[in-house]
Amino acid sequence: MSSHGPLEAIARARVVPVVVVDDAEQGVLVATALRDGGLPVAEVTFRTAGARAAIEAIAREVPDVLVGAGTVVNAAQVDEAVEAGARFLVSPGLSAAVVRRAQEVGVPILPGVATPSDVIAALDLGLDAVKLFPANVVGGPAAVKAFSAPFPGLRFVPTGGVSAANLLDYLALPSVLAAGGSWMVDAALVRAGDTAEIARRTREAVELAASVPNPAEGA
Ligand SMILES: O=C(O)C(=O)C[C@H](O)[C@H](O)COP(=O)(O)O
Repeated sequence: MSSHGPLEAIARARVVPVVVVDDAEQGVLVATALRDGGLPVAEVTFRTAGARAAIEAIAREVPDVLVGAGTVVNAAQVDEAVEAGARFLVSPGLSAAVVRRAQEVGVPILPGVATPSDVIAALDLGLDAVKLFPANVVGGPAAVKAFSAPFPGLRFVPTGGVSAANLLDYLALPSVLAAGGSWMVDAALVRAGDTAEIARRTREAVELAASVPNPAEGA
């Protein structure tokens, strides 16, 4: 059960900031701003050469932030991310090899689904939560509703095109565990080191999320 801890923390947080950073220093800066904004979660995407170092640095220097790895697309990256200290994994798509490796090492994974067939494959792998990606392209909140009908009990983390403007449309849906996105950690803000604006957008997201009931908090 302990491997489910991170997903429960994500369910409580309701928002998964998708972070693209070039190095450890940027990672620590962003993770600190997210925490200061009230959202102690960071999905660091494995898209940059510095991602691994950033995850290591966040795990070491900002330990109250739940750090995970995003854009994990092969089994070797599962190992690399977990060795670096990632406590959850996210992928844009569904690879059985990636999911199985994550299950072997006992770290929760949110693979991306975009079709009902992907969902069936995810259920076959024993998953009860998936990322819906790219959420805005596959139909937005209406797609989450449509996907939920044949798959009751499955929880979704819609990601792709989520922003402060549509966050609540997703979070209001009972099957939505959390929503993911990069809007509060926009690349230009990261490059500029604008931690005040990152924290401001983070607080705004946290306040929005708090305005709708959270199924993870019961009642
Ligand atoms: O590759 C992955 O594993 C990803 O996580 C993709 C990201 O979730 C999206 O790129 C975030 O989408 P935006 O919030 O629209 O920027």
